[in-house]
Amino acid sequence: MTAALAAHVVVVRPGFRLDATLDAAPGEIVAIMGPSGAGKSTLLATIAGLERLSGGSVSIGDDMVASKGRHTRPEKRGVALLGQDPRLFPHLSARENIAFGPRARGTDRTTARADADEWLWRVGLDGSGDRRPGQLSGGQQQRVAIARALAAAPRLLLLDEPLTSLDTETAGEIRGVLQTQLAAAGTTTVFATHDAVDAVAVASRLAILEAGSLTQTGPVRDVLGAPASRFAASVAGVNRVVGEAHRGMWRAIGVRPGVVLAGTDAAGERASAESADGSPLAAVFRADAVRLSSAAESSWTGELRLAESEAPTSGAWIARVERLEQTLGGVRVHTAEPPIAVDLPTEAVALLHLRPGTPVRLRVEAADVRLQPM
Ligand SMILES: Nc1ncnc2c1ncn2[C@@H]1O[C@H](COP(=O)(O)OP(=O)(O)OP(=O)(O)O)[C@@H](O)[C@H]1O
Repeated sequence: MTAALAAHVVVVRPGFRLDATLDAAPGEIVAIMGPSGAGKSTLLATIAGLERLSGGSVSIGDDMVASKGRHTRPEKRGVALLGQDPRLFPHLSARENIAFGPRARGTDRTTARADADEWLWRVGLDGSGDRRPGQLSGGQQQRVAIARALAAAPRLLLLDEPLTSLDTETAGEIRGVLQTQLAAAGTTTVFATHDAVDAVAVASRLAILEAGSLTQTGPVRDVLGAPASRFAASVAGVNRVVGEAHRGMWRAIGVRPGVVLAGTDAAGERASAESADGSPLAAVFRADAVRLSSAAESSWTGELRLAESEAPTSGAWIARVERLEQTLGGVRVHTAEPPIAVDLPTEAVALLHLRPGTPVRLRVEAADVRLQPM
């Protein structure tokens, strides 16, 4: 079967190079995640035809739409691109906006309008068909934009973080609409998102884009279950610390005097079983598996070290809080050297008086650590 999308996108700009190969089977939903500036928008805009390739090629279905010397105009590609901005036609009603694509393809006016009303119902805007974009809220406009994109029955739908400019509650509601409609429509979709929930809920594959290159691609569960980079680990809500195995003991690399995990316990056995001495191994553990407690200011020596009272196999160390970040369930506490994220309830953060600079004692049980060959 011909892939719905087969792209090798090379875009070169001063100080930035995107070189990514991406494909999608018919009806497949592929999520793309990456840090800010990684090139997600550039990748989607180039597939859509809004940016020109520096190299590579883009095929949509059986049509080569971009390659060296060839550039099919965006409106001729059968692609819909939906970004943060709904970009509705301001002079047309919601119904006319949705009916525009089908009308342009020759659907008769009555059918296109009836279908548009059906779409308005599907996205939760039943009865708002006569309103113009200026009479709708930002979230309602984005619902219309989703309906317009899907009603046009594109060969390929590109979503470029369509929920990021909305407040959390509205984004949550529209995420539900988008998930339901994407699942029902069966449209081949590439979905750039900052939220792993989108990938888990709708995508079959997840591609991680970092600094212009795809660093990991695979089934969503595989990527989140065995993240190959620190960014992928942060998306999965886990810590990933690079280290080495020595006689069944794992040690973080580049951190003095060293975070040591595991002795003769489960993780240690896995370390020695999975790799020879000296092989690099990443220790992966969930942010909510790390225990955090107070450490006296005097225990801070200026370099990360094992807590004095701990045996060197205990997986406990002293660190300093770097920053605090609010999450849906509480607070994520970030420490440095090695960068570790710890998820805590908000009240625990208040009780422990945590703030940037506070020394803390961290501990992770070997049983909560998975050692991944690198
Ligand atoms: N029109 C442009 N001209 C020149 N450079 C650009 C342009 N748009 C983006 N860039 C640069 O290209 C790189 C990739 O940007 P891009 O917007 O594709 O990243 P992104 O992954 O979508 O980021 P974000 O998540 O912040 O939207 C960045 O270094 C950015 O500064």
